[in-house]
Amino acid sequence: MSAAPTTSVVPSLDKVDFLKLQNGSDIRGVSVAGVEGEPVNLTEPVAEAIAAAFSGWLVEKKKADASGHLRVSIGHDSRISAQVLQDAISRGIVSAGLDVVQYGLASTPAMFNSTLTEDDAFLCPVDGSIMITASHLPYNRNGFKFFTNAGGLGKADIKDILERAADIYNNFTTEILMTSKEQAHASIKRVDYMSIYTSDLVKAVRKAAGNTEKPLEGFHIVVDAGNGAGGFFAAKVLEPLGAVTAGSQFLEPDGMFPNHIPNPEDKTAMKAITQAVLHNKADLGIIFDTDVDRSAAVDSTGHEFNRNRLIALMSAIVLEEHPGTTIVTDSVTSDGLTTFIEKKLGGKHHRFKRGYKNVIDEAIRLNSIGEESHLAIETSGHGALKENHWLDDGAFLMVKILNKLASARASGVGGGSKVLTDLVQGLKEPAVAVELRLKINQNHPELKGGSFRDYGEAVLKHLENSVESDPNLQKAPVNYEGVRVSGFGGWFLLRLSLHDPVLPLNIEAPSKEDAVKLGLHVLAAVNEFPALDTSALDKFVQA
Ligand SMILES: O=P(O)(O)OC[C@H]1O[C@H](O)[C@H](O)[C@@H](O)[C@@H]1O
Repeated sequence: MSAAPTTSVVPSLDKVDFLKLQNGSDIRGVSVAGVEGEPVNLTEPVAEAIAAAFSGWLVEKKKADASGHLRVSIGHDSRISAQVLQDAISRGIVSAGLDVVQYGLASTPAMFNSTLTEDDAFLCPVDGSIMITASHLPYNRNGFKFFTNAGGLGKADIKDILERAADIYNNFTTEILMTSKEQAHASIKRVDYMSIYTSDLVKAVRKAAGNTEKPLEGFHIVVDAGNGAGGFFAAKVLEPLGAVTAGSQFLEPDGMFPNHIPNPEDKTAMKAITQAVLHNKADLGIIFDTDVDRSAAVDSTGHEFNRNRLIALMSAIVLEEHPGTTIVTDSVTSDGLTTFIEKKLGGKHHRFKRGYKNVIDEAIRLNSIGEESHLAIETSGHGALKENHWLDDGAFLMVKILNKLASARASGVGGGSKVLTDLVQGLKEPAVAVELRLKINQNHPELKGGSFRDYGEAVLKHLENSVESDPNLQKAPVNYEGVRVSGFGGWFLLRLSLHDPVLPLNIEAPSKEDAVKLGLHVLAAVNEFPALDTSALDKFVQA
């Protein structure tokens, strides 16, 4: 396998469809050759053009104080194309007249933080920041996330930047690219920013534990970084706080991800951290995705704090601090979670749409119209707190959990992670919970030249109508995405994927039999749509 990033002496300037690189509020592409059917589209010149475009966008945004040089920080996760892309985007920024500060291996949330930190010695705050990451995607992909002190850039900004990048790229010549290579070195600085970021996390836990130096002394906590960027959490956060981290695994960055996909939504990944906890008889296990904006945990008995259980735990912690507050979540959360938040914790559950940016923006919107919300969190493990500038930071979520452990210890409560497990007591969990992803064949003649989105919407409309005539089923009274229906003691939600030509179907029910009844209803309704691949659902109802 030729798993090597493409570095070219004479850069190739093939035609590129820049808008295809947009993935919601991120940029994602293929940066490593060697996988069949996946040609490289995130080349060095493409990256350079995108960085130059971001720089132009930033200068416009900050025009009020653009008298001096604007500064942009760059960090990356463990991907094998990180260095090549870091150099390319540095050139793009320098050629636009801005300064570059490289952080090396970093987490996505740390990059946002660098726009807020006040510290001249570390050249902070920066005016803009770029993280090079493709989250949990395979090794041949990479991408960018952009930040200013107002937060992560949204969809419209990314589209704007890609349009500008296409223009810049079209004007590139080999000479321009060679000159930018020669000029870049002079204005690039390097800073160990992760040392500030991690010491802030350490300070937060110490403060919450009443300014104790080692509030986690006596706790054994194992970390699984999946060979992504999160390995720092063991040595730079947990150990200074006094925890033992022996048995932590896959802390070394390795962009081929040889052990498991760094993704708390991945079953193999969760099994790996669970086994590490049990094998080491640890009090707690912590797992991060590649760029550390998502996380999950495991208690000492091997029970996961993931998906609805992680949301329940975080809600319990946040609602102790802010009684009655609204918890904003994504659309695939369970009915049991709503009951738990509203009846047991006395909060309000606002089940919104899928997508971390959607839930965060919704929480900010609610606050702006006078509805107090302190937590926006997805089942994917993205979670953002108002107290942390609405930044989705997997490490900060874990800090909130550690605070709970430490403060319980400080007030004399023992029992390791039991204090956490007790907080989610009463959360009703379904016997069956599945997500089936039904693909829309975009080349099918049934689409009649229309988009997969239009086709997906038509499927949803048809399903919605079919529910109205079925006495066993009730449409959810409030719903922001897709078709959510209760029946047979459970529920289902069929919706359009945020990015893919896919209709994800979530079903939760008290038994397999009830889940199949819900599945059969969906199947009967969607069977009339030949461009929809229902094989996953067929298999589920037959098994
Ligand atoms: O709509 P889906 O295909 O299930 O994907 C939705 C997910 O996409 C990305 O992974 C985002 O980071 C998540 O915030 C979002 O929930």
